[in-house]
Amino acid sequence: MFPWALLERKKMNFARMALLVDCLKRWKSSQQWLSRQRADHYVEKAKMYNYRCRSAFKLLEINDKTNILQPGLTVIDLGASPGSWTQVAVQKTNSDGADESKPKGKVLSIDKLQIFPIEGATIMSNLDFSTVEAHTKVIQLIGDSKVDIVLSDMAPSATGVRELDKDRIIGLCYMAIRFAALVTKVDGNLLIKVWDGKEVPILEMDLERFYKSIKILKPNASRSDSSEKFILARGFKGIERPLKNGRWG
Ligand SMILES: C[S@@+](CC[C@H](N)C(=O)[O-])C[C@H]1O[C@@H](n2cnc3c(N)ncnc32)[C@H](O)[C@@H]1O
Repeated sequence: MFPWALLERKKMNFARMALLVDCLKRWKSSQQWLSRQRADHYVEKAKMYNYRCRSAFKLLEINDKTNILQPGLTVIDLGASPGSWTQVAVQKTNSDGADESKPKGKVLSIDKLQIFPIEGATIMSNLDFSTVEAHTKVIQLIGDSKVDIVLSDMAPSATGVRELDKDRIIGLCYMAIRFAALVTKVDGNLLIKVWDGKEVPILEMDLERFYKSIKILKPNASRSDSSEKFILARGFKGIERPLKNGRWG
């Protein structure tokens, strides 16, 4: 087989060997990913229902239990690429297109990667949400009106160093929380993705200062071997002191 044939070469130096080992690891994990995808019925279901990826079913399941997406609501979707949460948000905030008399919702989607257009959503592609530029652009777009719900499925690209990756997703969570505090209506909601770890209870405690109720959710569509969980914070209390540059105090 191709990688082992390369191993036979006698004059391979250490750097080449390291490169080869790295390639092998990547090849093995891509094979595992492919076979997992093939065995995953949510992947098939996503194709069947024309969703861009299986993540759609996580949001659909959360929404079935909590009813957070309703016709007429304004939604911000952070980390939206390829766009399946946006597709669900557009459907649900426009009553699945079934009832024309119901108010139309607004969905604004952001990702540092490309998001191909989705009818009914305002798309902001190639925009890194950790930059001031991104926050300014979104705030300009929503104007004086506030939003009903902020969704964040943002996740950093995994480095393979578990603790580092967890720290990075927690960083993204706090960024989403700070931003949500700026743009959410009183009584609005926030749904964020986390990777389970010792920081999660602290995150929950911080959220309790700003929201009336906090719930941890693990939808069936979220792989059982993944540490991914979602925190739903409901009933934004508002902030008495205005934020300065997105920071408290
Ligand atoms: C799990 S995917 C989101 C899937 C999406 N919810 C869907 O249903 O199609 C996580 C996304 O977070 C995005 N992301 C991570 N860090 C980001 C950042 N700083 N700014 C914007 N997007 C970011 C990644 O580019 C990636 O597309």
